[in-house]
Amino acid sequence: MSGAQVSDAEPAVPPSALAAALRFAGRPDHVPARCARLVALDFDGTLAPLVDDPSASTMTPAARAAVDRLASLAARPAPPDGDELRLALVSGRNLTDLAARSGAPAGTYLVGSHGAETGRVTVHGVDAVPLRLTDAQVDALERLREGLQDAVDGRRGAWVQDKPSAAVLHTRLCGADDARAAAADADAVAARLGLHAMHGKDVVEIAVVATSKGIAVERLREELEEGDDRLRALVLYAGDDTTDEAAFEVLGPDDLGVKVGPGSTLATERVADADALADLLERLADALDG
Ligand SMILES: O=P(O)(O)OC[C@H]1O[C@H](O[C@H]2O[C@H](CO)[C@@H](O)[C@H](O)[C@H]2O)[C@H](O)[C@@H](O)[C@@H]1O
Repeated sequence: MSGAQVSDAEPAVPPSALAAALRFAGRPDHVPARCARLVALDFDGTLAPLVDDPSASTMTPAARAAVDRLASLAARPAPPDGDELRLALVSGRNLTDLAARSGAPAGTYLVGSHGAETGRVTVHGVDAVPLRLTDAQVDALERLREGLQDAVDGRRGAWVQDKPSAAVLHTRLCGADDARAAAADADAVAARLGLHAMHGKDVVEIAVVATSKGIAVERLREELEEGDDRLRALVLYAGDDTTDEAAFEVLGPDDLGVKVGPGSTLATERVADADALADLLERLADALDG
């Protein structure tokens, strides 16, 4: 194989995405105050390619290296007048599952269950904010699980994933007709219980806690800016799924949204896959490290 062929196989970062990442690493002229940067990344489909079995998901080696590098930059103490960097993983997975599957380095902020669970990885494990459900939410969760179980009965390949504040219908392994019918039944269960159904890639997720990745990203931004009126937090968010659109929606002109893979999006930039995103994150890390 020739050198040219090897280089053709390397993931390409589109020039506009690279320019946007370098802009994000620099301080905008109209921000005279201190800047902080939050790099918030979705997990499945963004850092870890989609697979049939969610318990087998793993980041690509390039994504793993980029996350570890950003985490080590974030761990460095910011100089008194320098810019802080924070790394977060923002996922639909529940927090424990996200921590285990991602193996996120110490210091990483974790958002699980689309925002219903939060925590931070420490050297001793995950320091999590306890999730507390009301009696009504516990009751709704029970009825939700029963309803989704009925929706998968007799539908080959369909299954239900339980989470602390939600239940998820998975249809990746179903035929098209069964997938459509099970998703319609899941929507009906949500409507009956007065809950919101989120449609992702071969999943319908129904939560008893009202939340979204947009709310989660805004919360992370506020926490970063908290207690310092002169500090502006800029956000880079990358995601692949329809549920990531809620996060892209809360981004402003100085932030950066990166859609991973195909599909319509509010993000201003796009890369092809997890390895192309990793490439972009490495270039961002180079600029922040410079
Ligand atoms: O927000 P994310 O980190 O993207 O998590 C969203 C959902 O991810 C998982 O499902 C997706 O990935 C699975 C493994 O690749 C795949 O089998 C499934 O079809 C995808 O939708 C996870 O199982 C869900 O609970 C998350 O909500």
